[in-house]
Amino acid sequence: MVRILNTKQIKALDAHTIEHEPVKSIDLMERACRAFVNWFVQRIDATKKIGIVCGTGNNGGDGLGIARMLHDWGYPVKVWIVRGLVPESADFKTNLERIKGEPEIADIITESDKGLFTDRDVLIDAIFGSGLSRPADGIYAQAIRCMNETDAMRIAVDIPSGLLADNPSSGDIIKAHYTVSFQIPKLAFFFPHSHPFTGEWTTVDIGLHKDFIRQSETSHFLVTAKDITRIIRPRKRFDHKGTFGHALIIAGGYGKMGAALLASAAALRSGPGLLSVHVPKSGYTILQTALPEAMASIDTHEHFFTEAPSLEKYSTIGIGPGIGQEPATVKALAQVLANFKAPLVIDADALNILGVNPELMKRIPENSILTPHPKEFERLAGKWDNDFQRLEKQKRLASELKCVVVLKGAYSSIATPDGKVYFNPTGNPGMAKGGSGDVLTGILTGLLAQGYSAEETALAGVYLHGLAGDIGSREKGTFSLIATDLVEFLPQSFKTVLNKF
Ligand SMILES: NC(=O)C1=CN([C@@H]2O[C@H](COP(=O)(O)OP(=O)(O)OC[C@H]3O[C@@H](n4cnc5c(N)ncnc54)[C@H](O)[C@@H]3O)[C@@H](O)[C@H]2O)[C@@H](O)CC1
Ligand SMILES: Nc1ncnc2c1ncn2[C@@H]1O[C@H](COP(=O)(O)OP(=O)(O)O)[C@@H](O)[C@H]1O
Ligand SMILES: [K+]
Repeated sequence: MVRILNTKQIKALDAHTIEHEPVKSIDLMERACRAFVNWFVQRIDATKKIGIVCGTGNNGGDGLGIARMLHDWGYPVKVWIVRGLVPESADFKTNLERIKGEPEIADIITESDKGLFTDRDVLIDAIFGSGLSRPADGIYAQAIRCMNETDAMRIAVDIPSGLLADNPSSGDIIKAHYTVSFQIPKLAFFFPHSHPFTGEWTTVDIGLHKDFIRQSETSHFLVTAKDITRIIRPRKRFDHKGTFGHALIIAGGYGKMGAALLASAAALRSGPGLLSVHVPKSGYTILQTALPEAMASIDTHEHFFTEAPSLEKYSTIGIGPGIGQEPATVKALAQVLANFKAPLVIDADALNILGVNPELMKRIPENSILTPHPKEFERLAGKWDNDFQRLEKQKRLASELKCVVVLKGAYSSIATPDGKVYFNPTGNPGMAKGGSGDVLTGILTGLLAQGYSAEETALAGVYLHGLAGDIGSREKGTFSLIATDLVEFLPQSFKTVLNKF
């Protein structure tokens, strides 16, 4: 689990490392510069003309150190220093002295200094780092705009200048193609509206104290492969189908029987002992033909879900994909929520029904998993002004319902009833297609049936689903990947995670 710390904590972490390693502040900066340069030289050809735009705080100090190192590597480097009101930090001064005439340095001192960087192939942004406390304005905003106007590849040091790590941002912000961040990912990196500024981001290790990181209080985490390997239990010699639970999927409707098939196929590939699928009458032949391993439970209605079967024998239920929102379906969902006391997985139309029938929300069993995409989430929780507010709403919903709320998208976030949020790293835009969510519902239902907790199920299920998408898109490409492929690559996804140790 990677702990996502706020800027105050990162500052304290820097200070702790300086005091207890001990290491001089300037030497820690040198380490940060070296880590950046190490990333850089592996990707950028030494013939490219590099421009480094520095502020006068420590982020600018990094920029100067990076300039010296890239010059030593043989890159043609030019440095600009944005001279606004920020006082020169001690380490900035030291790194300025260390440059000794080469590479060439120019000061940007007035807002009329425009069109400065046009001959550069690559621009490194070291104006502001995690010290930014308000929107960039004046000469800083001007320098940011100037950088954004060029055709150069832009690479941000630690965080794009102008982007706040822990709060919504406004004003001019560097539009980086890449962000190389020091050790700790910033919360803003996980949000859709930050992406045009961070571009592709990565973290580089600069040896900040691991114990201090471990002890820092946070409710935000980034999931790693190791976490999932720890969750998934290998099956034992004498295990039998009774060990792994009986899952029920309630899904599908006339014209949307595919949703039931996708969810059910994914559930079957996720390991429950038994799977039953409740579909309208018109789905009977389709289901029995497509998925011989699944048992059919048939609704009395030809075309949609109107009546839950007897539920006692099921360990869990996954409900929602393709069920529609007919009044009889609303009643049938209410009946399921009234009669089933164990955690279930609620998705798609079941969420939409809850959105317009909020009184049903109170009936959701504790530790259930809700899997809205942003539109479904808006129907449940209302509109938001920015991504940070959306996250707060997600946390609140999880805590009020005492459920796990999975908000789907890039870096799907998983909010738990006790206030934690896990961001998932797997998945790709190839999965932005109808049916991908149905597959996730199936995986989660299959895992929950086997006795994994709601939190374990959500962490593992979301990770494995995204990983299946990543493995699948390597073979099929992001344009051609379809939801069926996610099911096809699910076995490889499980195998990858199980073979980690
Ligand atoms: N020992 C350390 O603290 C390390 C720091 N490092 C670098 O230091 C950066 C943080 O440096 P600083 O704390 O000096 O801060 P920055 O260099 O990000 O910003 C400089 C100063 O600008 C001022 N400021 C904030 N917002 C402003 C605005 N909108 N307009 C004008 N001025 C504004 C603040 O007083 C801030 O301290 C990190 O992002 C990282 O790049 C790295 O060298 C690693 C080690
Ligand atoms: N750009 C992306 N990066 C990572 N995962 C994505 C991306 N786009 C979509 N996904 C994943 O694909 C799934 C889409 O689900 P959903 O929107 O419910 O689709 P549907 O309802 O059509 O099945 C989610 O799990 C989501 O996280
Ligand atoms: K920066």
